[in-house]
Amino acid sequence: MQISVIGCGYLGAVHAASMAELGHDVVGIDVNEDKVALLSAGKAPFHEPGFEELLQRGVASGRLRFSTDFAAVAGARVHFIGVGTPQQAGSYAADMSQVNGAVANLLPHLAPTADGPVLVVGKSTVPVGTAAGIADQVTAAGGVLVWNPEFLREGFAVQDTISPDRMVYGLSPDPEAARLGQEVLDEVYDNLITTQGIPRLLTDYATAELVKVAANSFLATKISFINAMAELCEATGADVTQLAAAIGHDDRIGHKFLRAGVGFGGGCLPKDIRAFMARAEELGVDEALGFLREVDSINDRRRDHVLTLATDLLDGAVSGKKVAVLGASFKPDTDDMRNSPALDIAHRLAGAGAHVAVTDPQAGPILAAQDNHGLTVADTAEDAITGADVVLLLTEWRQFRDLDPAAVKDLANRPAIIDGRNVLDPAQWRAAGWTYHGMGRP
Ligand SMILES: NC(=O)c1ccc[n+]([C@@H]2O[C@H](COP(=O)([O-])OP(=O)(O)OC[C@H]3O[C@@H](n4cnc5c(N)ncnc54)[C@H](O)[C@@H]3O)[C@@H](O)[C@H]2O)c1
Ligand SMILES: O=c1ccn([C@@H]2O[C@H](COP(=O)(O)OP(=O)(O)O[C@H]3O[C@H](CO)[C@@H](O)[C@H](O)[C@H]3O)[C@@H](O)[C@H]2O)c(=O)[nH]1
Repeated sequence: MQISVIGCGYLGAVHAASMAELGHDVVGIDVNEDKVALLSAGKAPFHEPGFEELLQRGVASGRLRFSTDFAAVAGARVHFIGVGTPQQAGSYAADMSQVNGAVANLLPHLAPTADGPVLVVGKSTVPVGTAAGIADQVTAAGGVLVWNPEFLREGFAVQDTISPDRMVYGLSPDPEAARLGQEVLDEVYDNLITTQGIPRLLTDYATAELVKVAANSFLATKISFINAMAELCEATGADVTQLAAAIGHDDRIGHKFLRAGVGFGGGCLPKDIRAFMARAEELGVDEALGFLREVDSINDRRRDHVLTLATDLLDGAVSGKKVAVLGASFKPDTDDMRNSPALDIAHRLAGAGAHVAVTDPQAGPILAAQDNHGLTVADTAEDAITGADVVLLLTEWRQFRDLDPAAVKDLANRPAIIDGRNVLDPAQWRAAGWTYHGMGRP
């Protein structure tokens, strides 16, 4: 099937390459010329395991191409919308300008084809109520809208796109449009449905939009819950890693997403819970999401906590001290630094006058090439640690987890480490002569 994907960022580029892998004929559209040039040359514009191979296979097969020219979408039976919905400056609400722009550009291409109507499929994360508004425009232009939220995780984006846990189809209130929408999208995802048997849930637009933000709110809540427990552990000398392991044995709670640390970041959880709160306020039901304000505050406090710990380890004065920050991306296996706790903490320490050396295997070179607000970017953890008065491990890359405490001890000016992700063995680091501080651990 001929498919277009509008927006070739972390979601859209992976979606486009995955659709080509499934045998479709795909064009990816983006307004960013550099990104389109890289993608067209089979080069991934961001680090995502397995993506570049998939991209190259697609481009080589002739089934995957990219363009900045919207005219290239002509002839496609299905148009996926995967543009960004970042937090608005100065507000919690989502900035919908990319989505509105993409829809406006698609409208001239929605006249029915000989095979039937053209589908617009929304994948971006949007405030509840958005799809209904877009559906009016799409229907007037002769097309059919389905809202099909995306649940991929960065670092696992390829696997999550080709083999998701579930698919959600938010369908039109018009039964015929709903039938056609489902039929055509089933054809696109035939491999996932027929071969893999992935559950597909049929629902209305509002429920589909809410499923996405509800899922991210639940995940954010789990993380802030365990981080709140870390605060209690810090006040009592208890160990949050043991607490998480013990409560996780209850199947109703589970072990996943209970890793206490410096909290959640990235281009999704932080802005999605905020946009959800902003939307609830517009709907007059802000009290229902009052708990998300707390989830957000607990998350912010984790970053403050690390700054306090670091300041204490530096005898109360940060200015002029050397700090090594291990990690700049918001989590390992990605170069994405959007709302990264590691980068935020690094910037705040530099702002307080510390000499901060940051290192990150994938985000490091990107950071070095941009205005990094006074941070030094080191090539390796060893380089960053050299001469440091305190070391902060803030993104749990394998390279940092595997550091040998004995081998790096003499590089530091003072052997003190804050393990912001609880991934090091405290006994091993202390035995090697380090002062070790975990998150919510004695
Ligand atoms: N990144 C993820 O892991 C993930 C997972 C699930 C859902 N989402 C959601 O998917 C959406 C996209 O997220 P992302 O992380 O890929 O964002 P992104 O910023 O990486 O990508 C958005 C892309 O859209 C392009 N763009 C902007 N306006 C355009 C237009 N009018 N026409 C064509 N292209 C345009 C931008 O240049 C950019 O390349 C967001 O709503 C996000 O919440 C993201
Ligand atoms: O126990 C945990 C788990 C995660 N994190 C942090 O939480 C953030 C988000 O992690 P993760 O959810 O793995 O990353 P994303 O790639 O942002 O994926 C989330 O956001 C996407 C965009 O909406 C959704 O599609 C995914 O399902 C959802 O997991 C990161 O900073 C992690 O370090 C913790 O602190 N503790």
